[in-house]
Amino acid sequence: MKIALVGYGKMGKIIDEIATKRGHDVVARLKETPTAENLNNADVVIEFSLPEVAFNNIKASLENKIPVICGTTGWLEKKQEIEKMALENETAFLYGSNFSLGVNLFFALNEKLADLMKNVDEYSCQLEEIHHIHKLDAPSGTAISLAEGIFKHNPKFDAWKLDDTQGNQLGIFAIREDEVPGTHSVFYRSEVDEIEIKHTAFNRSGFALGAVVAAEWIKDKKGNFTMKDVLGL
Ligand SMILES: NC(=O)C1=CN([C@@H]2O[C@H](COP(=O)(O)OP(=O)(O)OC[C@H]3O[C@@H](n4cnc5c(N)ncnc54)[C@H](OP(=O)(O)O)[C@@H]3O)[C@@H](O)[C@H]2O)C=CC1
Ligand SMILES: O=C(O)C1=N[C@H](C(=O)O)C[C@H](O)C1
Repeated sequence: MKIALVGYGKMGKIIDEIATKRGHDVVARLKETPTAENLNNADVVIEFSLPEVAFNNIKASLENKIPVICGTTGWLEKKQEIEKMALENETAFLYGSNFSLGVNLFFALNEKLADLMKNVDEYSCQLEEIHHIHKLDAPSGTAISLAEGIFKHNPKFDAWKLDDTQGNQLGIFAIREDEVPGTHSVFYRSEVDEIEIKHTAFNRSGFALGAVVAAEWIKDKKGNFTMKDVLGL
């Protein structure tokens, strides 16, 4: 399969290695807006760039009728517009806040625990994410997905708030530390104890492999998808 990498930083470079090992042909490595020319007849775009450029990159790729796997976080207020474009251009779009198999299992575990805790008033809930100091957005896309998983099951919350839990707003504490690839925890605290579930990424390989697996899966599909569709979770 011919893959165009849009964004060629920490993630783009690891995806390049993994895609090549899996027998794919990386036909573009872009640090600029995609065009019909520089996409070089790619079958699929994998987009890991910056929050402020992701929307334009995805739009340009979809307008060229190329399916897009997007891992860039911090631009989601315009996701619905993109989903409409994927349908209008009869191609496909998949956004994942986190492509690793472990985190996608963790999302499912988080929802099960949220359902179990929804009527237990003794416990307060909060989230924590720890990432490297270069990360531009806070909270992380993964922490926002975890919060949304909790909203689905626990009617006490319907919004998130950075660094503080207040009323119906679930607190997400965002910590920036050294070169941490990505650590996410969900806490339920009572006066006498604490329940914690935690996912720790040791490096970026899990994210990159998941993105390539998603690209393999989406190649001839049309519509809007998530990693749940890819992994059958
Ligand atoms: N969903 C997931 O599983 C994961 C998501 N992420 C997210 O992916 C994104 C990228 O992360 P990461 O690779 O670590 O970030 P980096 O900062 O390392 O890479 C971003 C790249 O985008 C390039 N860039 C700048 N402008 C454009 C443009 N207009 N079009 C295309 N590319 C451009 C930058 O170029 P230059 O070097 O010249 O600045 C750089 O190479 C972030 O939003 C991060 O949160 C990260 C890991 C996992
Ligand atoms: O910026 C990162 O590095 C990461 N970003 C994603 C996020 O915002 O959740 C995924 C992963 O945690 C690494």
